[in-house]
Amino acid sequence: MNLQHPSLLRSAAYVNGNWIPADSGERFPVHNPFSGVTLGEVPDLGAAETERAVSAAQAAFPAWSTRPAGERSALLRRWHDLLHAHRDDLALLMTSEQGKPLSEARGEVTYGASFLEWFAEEGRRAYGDVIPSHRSDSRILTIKQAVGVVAAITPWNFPIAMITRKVAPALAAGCTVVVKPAEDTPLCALALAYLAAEAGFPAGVFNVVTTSRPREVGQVLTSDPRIRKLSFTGSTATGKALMEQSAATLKRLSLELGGNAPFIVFDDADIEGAVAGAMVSKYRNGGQTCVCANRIYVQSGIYDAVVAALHREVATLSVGEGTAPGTDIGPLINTAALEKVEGMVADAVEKGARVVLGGGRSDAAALCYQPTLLLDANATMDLAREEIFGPVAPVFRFDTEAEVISLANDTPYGLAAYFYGRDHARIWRVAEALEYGMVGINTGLISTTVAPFGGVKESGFGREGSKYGLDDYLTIKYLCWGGIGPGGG
Ligand SMILES: NC(=O)c1ccc[n+]([C@@H]2O[C@H](COP(=O)([O-])OP(=O)(O)OC[C@H]3O[C@@H](n4cnc5c(N)ncnc54)[C@H](O)[C@@H]3O)[C@@H](O)[C@H]2O)c1
Ligand SMILES: O=C[C@H](O)CS(=O)(=O)O
Repeated sequence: MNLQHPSLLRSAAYVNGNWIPADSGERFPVHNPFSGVTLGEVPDLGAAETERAVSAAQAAFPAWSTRPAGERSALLRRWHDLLHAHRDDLALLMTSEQGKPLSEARGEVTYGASFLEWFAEEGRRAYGDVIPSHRSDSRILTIKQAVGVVAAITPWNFPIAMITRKVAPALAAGCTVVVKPAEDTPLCALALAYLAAEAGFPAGVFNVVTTSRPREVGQVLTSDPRIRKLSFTGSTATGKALMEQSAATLKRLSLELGGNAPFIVFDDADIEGAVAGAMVSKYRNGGQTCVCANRIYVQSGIYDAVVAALHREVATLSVGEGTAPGTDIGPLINTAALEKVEGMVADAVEKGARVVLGGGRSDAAALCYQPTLLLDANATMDLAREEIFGPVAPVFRFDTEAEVISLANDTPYGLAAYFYGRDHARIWRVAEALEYGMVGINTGLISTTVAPFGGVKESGFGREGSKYGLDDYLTIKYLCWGGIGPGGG
């Protein structure tokens, strides 16, 4: 990996402002999912090191939480600037360890940095209240204070943005943080730590614990009473387990979990726009995003035209290494992910789906899957109930608005949904009827730092980004100030 600044490629974990090995000396490799090449090794930390990271965050908390918000803001802004200054290197690191096309990786660095900038500003506006008192001799106020030490556990699919989307509001609020990144993508997390140190964050404020044993480290992060909040992004199954583990110490939780996004195209939709929206929603990051179109519902009246247009677009997608010019679809993250996608396509075909494009492994590399278009999909198929998390677009035909709302909501998940149509009355009806945390209307791309990102039902709770994101890291303290008698002589 030819970095302009090789110091961004770290081989140690970051705890209390120090680059540390595992106590055992153990390390685990990080692989390029396209080539299989080993990019480097990072320490395989366990419970003892994690407890020390929590201790460091706890020790740093008093000074950090009482530091003026403007000073915290300045450091976040400096960190933001450093991400931009090193965008090409960070993107190359990301593409190398996660596989996404370089253009998408650059976009993610910018997206991830935007949370640092956004919360540098939001953190200066953690306002309290002065409330008209219920008694003449008392005064009532509220103040907002940092929740405490935060643990963040993050996924591999957006290895920078999923960290900054948590760490930015946490630090802005005055919290200190211990991050456990995914074992597939620790290098981006460690590069973030390197730039945080460069920005001047004090020791212990931001810590990164790398491990190949997430259960062991997670057990500490969910049971240590010094940790007052857990912010998790990942699968719903893991989120449920972490929620159970956190109950004993009653931690505050933010859970950004799995999705199963319906993408609905009504008869009056702009077909070209709808197909463009479906393509960006479905195939971004090779279909490995939590808000990907997972079920594409097309109304009968324009079914043939939409399918023909989708076919034309999917056929143009190029599979290859993320660093290669023109690559649209990179590798899946690992063998388990590839086999899951294969199994879901096989299940769909067995239950009546028709493969009109793709439908198998790509010969580009061992972990690559062909951009796939399936027709005649139906609700009995696994892909109608679970995230595909791969470059596979199943198309379902529907006739009425009531039918498609029922189908779209028939899932335990509720993260993102999308629909295309032009009838204003129907837009309101459908937007309100869809049981999702986020709804894209005539767009397939909704993720931005200025809007509240999060789900309902088994996609989790809490909101990241927007004016709401800071509240997840604050507590509201009520002050009742009595004994204020009438004025003196
Ligand atoms: N809602 C969102 O914002 C969002 C964003 C990205 C990804 N996701 C979801 O994440 C999933 C894909 O990511 P993934 O495969 O990394 O998910 P995952 O749940 O397997 O892993 C996510 C993180 O949790 C850790 N982890 C796994 N099991 C653990 C345990 N028992 N204890 C402690 N930590 C544990 C992993 O090491 C990783 O760091 C998909 O379901 C996707 O929808 C959701
Ligand atoms: O996987 C879903 C993440 O939240 C990525 S994004 O916010 O949709 O870009």
